[in-house]
Amino acid sequence: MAAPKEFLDFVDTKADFFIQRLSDAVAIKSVSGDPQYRSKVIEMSHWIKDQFSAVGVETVHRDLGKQTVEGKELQLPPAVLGRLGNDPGKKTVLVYGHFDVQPANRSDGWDTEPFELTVKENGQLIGRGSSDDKGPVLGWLNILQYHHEQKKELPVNFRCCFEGMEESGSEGLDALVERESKPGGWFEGVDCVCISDNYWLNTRTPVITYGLRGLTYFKLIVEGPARDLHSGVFGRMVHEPMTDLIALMSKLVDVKGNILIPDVDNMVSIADDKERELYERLDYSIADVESAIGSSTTLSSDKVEVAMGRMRMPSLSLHGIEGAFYGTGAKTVIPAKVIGKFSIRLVPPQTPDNINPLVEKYINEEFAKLGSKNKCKLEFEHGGKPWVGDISHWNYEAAQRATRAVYGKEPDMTREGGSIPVTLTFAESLGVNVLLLPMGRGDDGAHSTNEKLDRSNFIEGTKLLGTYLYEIAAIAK
Ligand SMILES: C[C@H](N)C(=O)N[C@@H](Cc1c[nH]cn1)C(=O)O
Ligand SMILES: [Zn+2]
Ligand SMILES: [Zn+2]
Repeated sequence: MAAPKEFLDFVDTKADFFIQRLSDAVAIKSVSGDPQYRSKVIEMSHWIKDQFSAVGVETVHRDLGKQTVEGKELQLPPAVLGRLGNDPGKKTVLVYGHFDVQPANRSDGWDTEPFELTVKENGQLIGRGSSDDKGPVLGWLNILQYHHEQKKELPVNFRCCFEGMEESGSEGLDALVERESKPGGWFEGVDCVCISDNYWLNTRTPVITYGLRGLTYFKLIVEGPARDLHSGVFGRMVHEPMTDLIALMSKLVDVKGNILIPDVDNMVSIADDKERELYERLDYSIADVESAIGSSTTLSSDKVEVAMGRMRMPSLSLHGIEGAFYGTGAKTVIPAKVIGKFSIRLVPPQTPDNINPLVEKYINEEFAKLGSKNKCKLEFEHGGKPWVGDISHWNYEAAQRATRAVYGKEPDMTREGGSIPVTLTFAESLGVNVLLLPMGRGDDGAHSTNEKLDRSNFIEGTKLLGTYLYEIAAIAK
């Protein structure tokens, strides 16, 4: 069953209204990783709840409890659950998304204010969260608005789960999903799950995603002196925390991307020719990567190696050092305490449970080799398991049909390099098929400066998600 023409026309007609609503969403600084913005994430959860209620969805807030940050208790933003329709003759589709965003400051290198949606003449909608993940969440809202205003029945029973902590480890969400998946819970009767929270490989070809990497995120704390020191007075007299930390961090990964922690890389099987062929067939080139990153610095010139690096291999990235001098000028300080941040993206069979002990053992051994009198501590920050879905399911068939109908193209089937920790929990707790149907392009710059969503991806992406619901209904008949 194709989506009705009136729905597709409605989306085109309302495009400017939808963009204004995205602008309102972007303006709420819902940065989950920074305690000073917690009230904004909570405000965003109210905004989302109100918006979905206004288009006829029964919504509730679910309290996720508190988290402890640097010894202080902090309220977690409530999850927003919604439902519309309970027709036993229809499939029940659960959609998940998140309304929190990564941090963003103009001084990071943004050309415009990150929390003011800038609409460029070339159609780019620039602002933090435009692509990850406020745009896609609002895509679902746009679809519901059509059905509500035009008094049309949805082709499926709709359930939604939106959270405000995805960018910070989805605290509290696994337990909620497990509870709500039980008989009598909000997700009872769900037949499949759809998540729109990742990206195409390039700027041309839509994708359907059947895998996500997991994640394990660490803080490596090295401290010594009771206070910051003058390097002219104490240099070459004391063990310097930053020197120790740099020595340790330099032993985690080499410049070719190989993970140096024993047994981490070799836990993963080597791809055979048949599997390499899958990556060969993708509409993906080194030029696509270069244009997305704005440089010619890929680890290999072999497209298959580069694609597998993102999709089926683990990676270790060094993110930053808290406590280090980083400002302008030339401060001659010896920082007393520094915290290195790094994470590992995981692929099956890796999980935080089997990887974290390897990391801990290695760090302890390497620190002992330094012979430093400083103190060193490794803290696990947050993590999630990898996930791979079953592409032979009707859920994928519906998404493929919808992609052909809206974009006139065969989608690429991809595994995503990023992580959405709750995905595996949905798959396991509900025992249903899960897929990812992204809206944004590979050059959207999620987590980066000048994040954008193209107007055409927002509008055609709304049509895609709506058409997908109609295709599910058609398959179910
Ligand atoms: C793929 C998704 N849009 C995303 O960006 N997920 C984040 C999740 C995360 C975990 N820690 C911090 N953020 C990601 O993959 O980094
Ligand atoms: Zn993200
Ligand atoms: Zn996201």
